[in-house]
Amino acid sequence: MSKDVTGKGEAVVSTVSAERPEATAPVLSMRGVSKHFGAVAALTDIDLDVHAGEVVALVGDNGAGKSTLVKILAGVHPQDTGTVNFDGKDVTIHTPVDSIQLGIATVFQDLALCDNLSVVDNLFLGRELGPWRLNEVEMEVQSWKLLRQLSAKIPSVRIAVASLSGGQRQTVAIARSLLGSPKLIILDEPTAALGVAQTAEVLNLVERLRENGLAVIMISHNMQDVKAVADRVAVLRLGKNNGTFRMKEVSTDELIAAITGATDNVVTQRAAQTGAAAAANAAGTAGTVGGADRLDGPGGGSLPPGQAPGSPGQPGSGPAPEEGAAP
Ligand SMILES: Nc1ncnc2c1ncn2[C@@H]1O[C@H](COP(=O)(O)OP(=O)(O)OP(=O)(O)O)[C@@H](O)[C@H]1O
Repeated sequence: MSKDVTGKGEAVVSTVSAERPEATAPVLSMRGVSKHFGAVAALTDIDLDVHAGEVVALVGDNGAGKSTLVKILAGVHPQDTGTVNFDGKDVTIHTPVDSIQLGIATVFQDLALCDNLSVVDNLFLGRELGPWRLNEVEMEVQSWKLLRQLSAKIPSVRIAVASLSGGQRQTVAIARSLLGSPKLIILDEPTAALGVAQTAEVLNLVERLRENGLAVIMISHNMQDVKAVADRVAVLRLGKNNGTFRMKEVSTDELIAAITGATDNVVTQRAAQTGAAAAANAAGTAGTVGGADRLDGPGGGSLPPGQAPGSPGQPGSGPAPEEGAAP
């Protein structure tokens, strides 16, 4: 059993199975979706399912097609071919308004907040309450209700958004999108450029969205964040599906291999170098390699912790583990 956030900031009981959301019909089901920009095939034949009460991480190298996929769902770009089924119906999303009316909320990286306005003004911007004049009291009450449901740590709903931390700003943007009572929320790199504590705050918030019975798509380049909150991870590579994995059943190395398209990639190469250096140290000789870069290994390295390589995949020998896909 789980709660649902309504447009009025109220909690209602829903019947989503938190243990196994995949047992229910997907909220979103994309089949064979393709998109070209001139000669560039941004997406080719993409399938994606997302269920209520499930967090699906969408990962892939730069240019893999993640933003294009999200923009199709957000009504920014029309797909060329393929079908989108939402909440049991085949739908065509022509515009951002179509997307919002269907129940899809997208929080883009820029957050689209007005820095000079207060939290409550940002939350209700464009949908202010009160038929004749603003019902400030009711808007404030509903803002607190909503933020409390998300366990958000916002000091006051009357302070300007400019004075909030990055994590708090992300929280306000997500809370605002919930006022439309969406069924699916898409978060575009919600932890990018956040510090450790703020990242933890936002990841807690993502878990709260899942508890509230929402379907969540989270784009991320950070494997630690993905491992921390995702139930499944869908990998895109060069605009194509390159595996869907249950988080519990996939290692970071397998994910990196699916993202880069090679088991012999820059991450594994550095891990091997680090191992050689450690062995040399153990043998009493001075190693020349500075630190470990294994994403799931000990020590630090030149990549930020848990960060997937942002560069295009290395040419490699092994096949991507598409067969291991477990939708
Ligand atoms: N409006 C556009 N016009 C032309 N080409 C585009 C457009 N948008 C995206 N592309 C191309 O489509 C491909 C997929 O881009 P997309 O931005 O979806 O990738 P991404 O996975 O989101 O990358 P990143 O992680 O860098 O944001 C790229 O080759 C990109 O250059």
